[in-house]
Amino acid sequence: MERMESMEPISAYYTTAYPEIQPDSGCRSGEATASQPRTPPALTYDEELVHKTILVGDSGVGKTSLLVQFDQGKFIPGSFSATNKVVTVDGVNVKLQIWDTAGQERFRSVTHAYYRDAHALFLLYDITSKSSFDNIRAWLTEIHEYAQSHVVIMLLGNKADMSSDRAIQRDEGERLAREYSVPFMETSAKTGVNVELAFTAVAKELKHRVVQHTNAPKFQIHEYIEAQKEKSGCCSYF
Ligand SMILES: Nc1nc2c(ncn2[C@@H]2O[C@H](COP(=O)(O)OP(=O)(O)OP(=O)(O)O)[C@@H](O)[C@H]2O)c(=O)[nH]1
Repeated sequence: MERMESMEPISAYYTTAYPEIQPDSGCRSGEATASQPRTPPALTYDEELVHKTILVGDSGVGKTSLLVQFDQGKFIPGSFSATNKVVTVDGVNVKLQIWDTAGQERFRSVTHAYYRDAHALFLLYDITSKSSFDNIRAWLTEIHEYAQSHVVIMLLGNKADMSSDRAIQRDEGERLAREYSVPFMETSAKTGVNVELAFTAVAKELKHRVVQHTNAPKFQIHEYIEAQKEKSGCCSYF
């Protein structure tokens, strides 16, 4: 398969009806606008929904490797493109259509076109590369300009296995994430640490935005991530 720079628009690949996700609701496209009352959240989750999910970040931060690790459970240096994955959360199947993007500047304008339809974005930097971390603000500015305002964003500090070459401390990543109110974790596409957790947490958030039972407490992605990290003892790897 080819990378996103030469792919057809996402809509050409998927015919499944897909809601435009509104914060805290399960509105379908066209059901609610600023001037119309918002449709109440659905009570059951429609497993046919496909959530467009995109990996972005500077060239070389490990986007392709992360996707391969999640898709195949392996670290395979090389090229990849897009994949469909089903993540089971709370007993329901959440379908993710995950797109890799090219980090090089020359493909940036193509990436912009894909932001608009995205329901979730993984924004990666490389913990051994200060420039990739410094560029996160520029990526976030771009995301806010081109993506839907309610897109789910997760910040990932990748290559966490390379602690001896670390240029960015974990608390710097945490601070930046707090500043932008986005969830954060460090991952390793090489060892697989936190890769599945990152995708599961986003799948859970997407599902909860579609289905919200009136009296149920709102899903807190930050709390979920912290609880799972503790359970897995993830951070001792770093
Ligand atoms: N040690 C280590 N190396 C990694 C990790 N993730 C990626 N790499 C290596 O980093 C290099 C770049 O990885 P890619 O997955 O191609 O990065 P990318 O973000 O897709 O790069 P572009 O396609 O240029 O946008 C490769 O040599 C990978 O093997 C990781 O978690 N740990």
